[in-house]
Amino acid sequence: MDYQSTRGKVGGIPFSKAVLMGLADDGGLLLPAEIPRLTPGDIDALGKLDYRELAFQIISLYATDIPAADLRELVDRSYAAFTHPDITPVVHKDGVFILELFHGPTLAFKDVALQFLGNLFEYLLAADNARMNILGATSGDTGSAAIYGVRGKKNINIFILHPHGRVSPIQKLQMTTVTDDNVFNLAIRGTFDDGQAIVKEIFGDVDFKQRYSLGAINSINWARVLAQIVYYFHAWNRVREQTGCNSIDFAVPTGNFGDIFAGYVAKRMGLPVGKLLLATNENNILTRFINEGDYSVGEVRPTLSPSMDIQKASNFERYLYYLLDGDSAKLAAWMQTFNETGRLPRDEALAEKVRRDFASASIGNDRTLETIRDFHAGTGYILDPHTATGVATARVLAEGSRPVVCLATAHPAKFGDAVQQAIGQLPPMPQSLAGIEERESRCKIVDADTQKIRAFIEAHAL
Ligand SMILES: Cc1ncc(COP(=O)(O)O)c(C=O)c1O
Ligand SMILES: N[C@@H](CCOP(=O)(O)O)C(=O)O
Repeated sequence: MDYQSTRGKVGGIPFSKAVLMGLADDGGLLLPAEIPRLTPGDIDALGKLDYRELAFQIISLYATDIPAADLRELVDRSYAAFTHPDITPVVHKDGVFILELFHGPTLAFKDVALQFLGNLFEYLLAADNARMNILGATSGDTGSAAIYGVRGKKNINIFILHPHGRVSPIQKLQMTTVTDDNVFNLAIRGTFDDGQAIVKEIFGDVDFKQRYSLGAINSINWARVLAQIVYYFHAWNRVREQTGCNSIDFAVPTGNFGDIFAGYVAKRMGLPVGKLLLATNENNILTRFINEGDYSVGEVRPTLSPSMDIQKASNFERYLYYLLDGDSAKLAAWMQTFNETGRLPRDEALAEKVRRDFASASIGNDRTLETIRDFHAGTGYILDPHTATGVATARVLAEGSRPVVCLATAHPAKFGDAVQQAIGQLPPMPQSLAGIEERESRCKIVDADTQKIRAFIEAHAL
C-alpha cells in the first residue's frame, strides 16, 4: 500500500516512510492510495477474532511493508499494557452502548494508537540505527499518551506543547510527572490551536524536519488514525452479537476530527455504519459545517471538556479530500483560503453530501453536566465530560432504528472537577493515578512563539 498527500505533491510512499514523515512534505496529510473494501463475509470473519488479532488483521491491510511476524509482535506488545482483557470493552447502559476506550496507561482513547505508534517508531528506528525528535501538540490527552508510549525509549526525545492553564489538573500531572530524560513538556501561553499551528509550521520547514528527524504523534500521523479504525470493527462485532442488528451509528466526541475520521474510513471499508454522530462542545465549528455548511473559525473557548477545545480540526483536511473526490488542487486552494481568511467557501451541494454520513450537535457546559447527572442517576455509571457530549448527541440525533455506540474517550477520573460539579462526588481514582499529586513534576512555561520553540528543540534535540 502506498501513501499520498491530500495536496497532491507527494505520493508513492510506503507505509513505514509515511509513519516517519508524519505531516506530508507538501504541507498536506498522508492518505493510503486506496481504502481496501471488505465484503460482508470478510467482516463476519473479523468478528470472530479477539482485539489483538483483529488489530493485526486490519493494520496488515495498510502496513504492507512490515513483515507479518514483526507486526504481530508489535501489536501484541502494544495491547499488553491495557488493563481490560477485551482492550476496548462495550457496555450496555440506558439504551446506548458505551465503547470504553480508556483502559490504557493514561486512561484515554489516545493510548490505543499511541502505545502502538511508540513501539512502531522504536522498531523502525532500530532498523537504521536512527534517532527521532518527536514534536506534538496536545489539548490534554495525546500528550500523556504519547509520553507514556515513548518514555525511556532509546534514540527518541519527545517535546509536547500543551496550552498553559487549559488542561485538567490530572491531565497536566500525567504529562509533567514523567521525568525521564527524553521527555520535555512545554506549557505554551496560548490555545491548543496555537500549539498545533506551531507544530505544523515547524514540520513545514522540511530542512529543519530532516535535520532533527522530527516525528509526529498527533493524528496528522496516519498510523494514529489506522490504529483507531480497529475499535469501530470491534464495537460492531460486540453489538451485533448482542442485538443481531444490521447496522449501527457511532456518537463521537470530536475536536481534531481524528477519531471520527477513523470511523469514516471504517465505513468506507464496508463496516455497516448508518450515521456518524459528531459531538462538539461550544467550540462547534464542525457542527456548524455539518448542519449549515458554515466552516468559519472562532475563538477557542475553555469548556468542561478541555480536550475538545479546538477550532482548527487537523484531520478535517483528510475528509475534505474525499468530499472533493480526490481533487488535490481544489483542496490545496481551499486550505490556502482557510489559512488566509479563517473560513471555507459555502457549498450547499457538498453540505448535503456530508449529511449522508454525518449528523452533529453542539453540547454546552450545562447540558454536559445534566447528561452526567442523569446518566449517573439512571445507571450508576459515571461519564467523563467528553463522553457526555457524545451521549447527549446520541439522545438528540439517534434515529431509533439502529443501536448507537457512544465512544467513551476518557476515564472520568481525569476530569474530577466536572464530575463533582455534576453529581456532587468525585469519580473513583484508578490505581495508576494513586499519589500522582506527590510525584516530582517538570514543565517549562513558554510563549506561543515558533522561533522560541524551535530554539528549545535545537538546544535539547538528539
Ligand atoms: C477525551 C477526548 N475526547 C475527545 C477528543 C476528540 O477527539 P479528536 O481530536 O480525535 O476529534 C479528544 C482529543 O482528541 C479527547 O482527548
Ligand atoms: N484532544 C487531543 C488534541 C490532539 O489531537 P490528536 O488526535 O491530533 O493528537 C489531545 O488530547 O491532545
